[in-house]
Amino acid sequence: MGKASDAVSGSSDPDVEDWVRSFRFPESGSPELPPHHPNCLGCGPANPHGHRLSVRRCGDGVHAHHRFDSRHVGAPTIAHGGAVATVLDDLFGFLLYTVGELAVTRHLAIDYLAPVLLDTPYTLRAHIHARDGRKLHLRATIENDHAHVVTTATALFLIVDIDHFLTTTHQPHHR
Ligand SMILES: CCCCCCCC/C=C\CCCCCCCC(=O)SCCNC(=O)CCNC(=O)[C@H](O)C(C)(C)COP(=O)(O)OP(=O)(O)OC[C@H]1O[C@@H](n2cnc3c(N)ncnc32)[C@H](O)[C@@H]1OP(=O)(O)O
Repeated sequence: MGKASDAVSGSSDPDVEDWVRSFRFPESGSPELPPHHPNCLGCGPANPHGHRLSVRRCGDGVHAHHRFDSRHVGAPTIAHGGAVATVLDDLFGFLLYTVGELAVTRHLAIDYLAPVLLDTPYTLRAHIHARDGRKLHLRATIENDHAHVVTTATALFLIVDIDHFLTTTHQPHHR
C-alpha cells in the first residue's frame, strides 16, 4: 500500500499534516474505495452537508449509485447544477486511487442533458480517457434507471506532489 506521506516536508497546520500522514492508497484488488477524508463535501461521512458518495472500482474506472435529496435542490424537484458538479468532481477524485497519484481538478466541463431529479436513483461512472504526463483526461456519465444518460462530464486533473496540500501560498496561474 503506497503511503502518500513519504514525501511530506512539513506544515504549520496539524490537521492537514494528520490527514497527509494518515492517507493511504488502497490495495489495487480492493473494490471499495475510501473517502478522500472524513469531511470531504463529496464523500466524507462526517460532513452533514455532504453527499456521502460511496464509490467502487469497476473495471479500469469507478462507479457509484447516488440519490440527490432536498438539501441539493435547485429548481423544485430538480438537483442544483452545482450539486451535480460537486458529485462529479468528487467521483473523478476517486480515479486517483486507480492511478495511485495525487491530483487536483484543473478543468471541469459538464453537459446537463436532462434534469437530475431529487430522490431518484442514478448510476455514475468515470474513467481515465487518456494520460499525458501529469495530465489526466477524465470522462464521466450519470445514467438514470432507464439507462438514459442525463449528464456527461469531462475533466482535466493535474498530478501534484504532496506539498500542494501543505502549501498555503499558491499563486493563481493565467492561461
Ligand atoms: C494531502 C495528502 C493526501 C491526500 C490525498 C487525498 C486523496 C486524493 C488526492 C487529492 C484530493 C482529491 C479530492 C477530490 C476532490 C475532487 C477534486 C477537487 O475538487 S480538487 C480541488 C479543486 N482544484 C484545485 O484547487 C486546483 C487549483 N489549481 C492549482 O492548484 C493549479 O492550477 C494546478 C496545480 C492544478 C496546476 O498548476 P500548474 O502550474 O502546475 O500547471 P498549469 O501550468 O496551470 O497547467 C499544466 C498543464 O495543463 C495544461 N492545461 C491547463 N488547463 C488546461 C485546459 N483547460 N485544457 C487543456 N490543457 C490545460 C497547461 O497548458 C499545462 O500544459 P503543459 O504542461 O504546458 O503541456
